[in-house]
Amino acid sequence: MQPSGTPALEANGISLRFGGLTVLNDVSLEVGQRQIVSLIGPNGAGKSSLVNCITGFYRPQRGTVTVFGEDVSGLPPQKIAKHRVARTYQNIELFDGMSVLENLLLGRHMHMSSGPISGGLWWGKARNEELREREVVEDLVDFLELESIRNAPVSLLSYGQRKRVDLGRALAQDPHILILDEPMAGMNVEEKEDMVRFILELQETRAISIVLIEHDMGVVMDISDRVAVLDFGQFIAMGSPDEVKNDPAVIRAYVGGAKEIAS
Ligand SMILES: Nc1ncnc2c1ncn2[C@@H]1O[C@H](COP(=O)(O)OP(=O)(O)OP(=O)(O)O)[C@@H](O)[C@H]1O
Repeated sequence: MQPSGTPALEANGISLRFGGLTVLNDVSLEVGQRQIVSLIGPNGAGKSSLVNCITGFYRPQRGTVTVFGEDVSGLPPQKIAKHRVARTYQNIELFDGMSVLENLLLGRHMHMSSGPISGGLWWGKARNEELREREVVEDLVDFLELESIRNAPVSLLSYGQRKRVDLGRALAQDPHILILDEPMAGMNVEEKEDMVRFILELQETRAISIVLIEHDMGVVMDISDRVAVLDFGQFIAMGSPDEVKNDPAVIRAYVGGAKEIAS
């Protein structure tokens, strides 16, 4: 049960250094329930690092992270995932030799109390659990329209298809908060349109709160409730897509990086 009114996710005062390099400097981010909050900024601004701090992959020197009001600061990634926070990765993290279905089942296994080994035994509690997990995964196959490639080895799929399976792997964890690190990178227009449709459906029908790192400004400005702009490890703007698009500091950061903000 998600406590109403509490933000889905709060990062407060996060500072991260690697040796002499300050990657994040006193960064705070709030994601309301069922919001899509996009994290944008030039290459190297610190977007993935912030996500790594939120999900426990990096340990910031300062700052706290709460998930639906619960302090998860300093917990390792598996423990944060148990708070129903799932993510996709910039470099897709799938098991290449396995089929789409097997990859989704593996993503699901972290929820099985009997664990993957006993889950493989076809009797008793483990068997019932396995059957239930398969139903959840079948639902994901339908939702993400993976039917025609369900048994295909992931290694044979196109890049766009692999991105979609990676989203499925994250969704198999039944998240309340989903963090998407460049889910549309390398996709063609049609694949991007599908991905946008899935993201909006996740927000609307599955009540998932979403953090989106994405370089396609057209998509970001179209689907975000709020946009947060990082530059050199600090937020330089935060607000509605319209507010951010017209912010002089944002325009400067992007023009400086030889990029344009789509209207
Ligand atoms: N593990 C690490 N060790 C040392 N430096 C790191 C590490 N992770 C990130 N950095 C540095 O932190 C800075 C921010 O990197 P980060 O990947 O977070 O940026 P980004 O905004 O996600 O960039 P991009 O859009 O290119 O993915 C970079 O200078 C990067 O080299």
